[in-house]
Amino acid sequence: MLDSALELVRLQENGDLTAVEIVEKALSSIQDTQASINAFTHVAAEQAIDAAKRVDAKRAAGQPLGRLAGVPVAVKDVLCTSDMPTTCSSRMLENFRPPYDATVVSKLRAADAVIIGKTNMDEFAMGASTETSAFGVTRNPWNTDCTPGGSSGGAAACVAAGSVPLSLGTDTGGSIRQPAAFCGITGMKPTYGRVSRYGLVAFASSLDQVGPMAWSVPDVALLLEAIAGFEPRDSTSLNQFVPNYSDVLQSADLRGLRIGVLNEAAETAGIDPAIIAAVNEAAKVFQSQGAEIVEIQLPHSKYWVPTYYVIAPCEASSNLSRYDGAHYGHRTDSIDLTSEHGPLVSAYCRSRAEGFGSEVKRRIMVGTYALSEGYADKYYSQALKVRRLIKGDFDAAFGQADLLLGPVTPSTAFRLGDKIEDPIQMYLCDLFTVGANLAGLPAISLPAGNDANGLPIGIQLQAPALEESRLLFAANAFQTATDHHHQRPSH
Ligand SMILES: NC(=O)C[C@H](N)C(=O)O
Repeated sequence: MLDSALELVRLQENGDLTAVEIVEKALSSIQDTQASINAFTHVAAEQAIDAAKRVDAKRAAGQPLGRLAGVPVAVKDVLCTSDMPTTCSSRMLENFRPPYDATVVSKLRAADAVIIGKTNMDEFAMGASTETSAFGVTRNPWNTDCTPGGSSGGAAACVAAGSVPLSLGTDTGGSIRQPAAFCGITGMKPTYGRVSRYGLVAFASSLDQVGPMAWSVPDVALLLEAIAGFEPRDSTSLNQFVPNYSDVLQSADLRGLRIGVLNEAAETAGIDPAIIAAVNEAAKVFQSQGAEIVEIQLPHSKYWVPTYYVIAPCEASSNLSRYDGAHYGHRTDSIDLTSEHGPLVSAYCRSRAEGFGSEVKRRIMVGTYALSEGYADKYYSQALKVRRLIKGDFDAAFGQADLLLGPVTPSTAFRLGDKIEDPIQMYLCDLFTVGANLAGLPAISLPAGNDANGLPIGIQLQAPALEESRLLFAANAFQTATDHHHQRPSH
């Protein structure tokens, strides 16, 4: 089992394992689990072995090595890779090979990580179960009848299955934190702008953010260090100092830290009582480490989901207009030359009708409607105003607390098929996660126990913008006092 990136680095430094041996183990684990879990859309076996050989050769020659030397990393298939396909799990991009690497991918390569392949996801990151992928569902390693969550379901499942210690996901409305919670791993959405979006295929540009997934906080910190930082080619990238996140993980003394517990969560109808219990348990753990627990209210939290599901589809409808079969993406074979709109419009319409799945089409239609003349003020502009109020709630809350504690999800992993026919039910999976995206804040999902069926429960910590260090410090303290992140699925 390839559990810990830091451990793999140490084993290589001590001469106990080579990078090639590690990558061979990762590839054989993927081979064993791909049929049952389907975490990957593409496995780059040859390139990975070559990259590992280069690491071993550098080490043998005494050359300096990056901090992720010889560590296999899986990358969500929404990030551009010059030597592998980038499909966004959509027929639309089935044959797309980007001419360049996303900045985060270049940074992984510069850190001597070994990119093992691309992971399955909801089509264009739209969904919460990885069931909208055009390339088959991904299954949860804890129970293969259940979803791993989404949209970064493959990225979470390949870590939970023990194939790789690290993966990169993206989070627009919870897509890192919710699958991390469902798969019993640790996943972090950094501050909007902390990690470059250059080479991330855009879904909702004001919300999208790349982030690390791993079993435990020290590995998440290590991966965040490798990918964070200013990037002039992303106009929303923040030109801010990147701290050494691993440095804050030495102490578990939380004295002086105020943790706000979000009480609305406990009052929300339909939330699994086991999840509320896990949040309360976690509050006690933090308290035992010296933190002060305060009660917090975010008065506009009931508007998070409706606001997100106006803004995200609006941005998606604009971003996805580029896939017309001419500029980008799948092109139809059956242009209607006699169409009353002419052959060009027919080519656009048919290419898009064939290339996109139904959830993507639904969002494009919703977004186009909400942006259309006569409705934009009522929906889009209104949603932007509410977004401001939501941000204001967080600002006020962070006057009273240093971090916020709450659930990640209203339920643990649900059965495949249970929600896919009911978009509203699927959208409600994002009840507790979209706030951080709307406000641009960093947030982390941590394993916090299991429900009666043995499925993992996640808790969430949220911090003010750019306070990833504070988030990781408290998250690591939690993991020094608990062993939930050491639980493994028994497959
Ligand atoms: N992309 C995300 O962060 C997932 C969210 N459930 C959505 O469908 O938009």
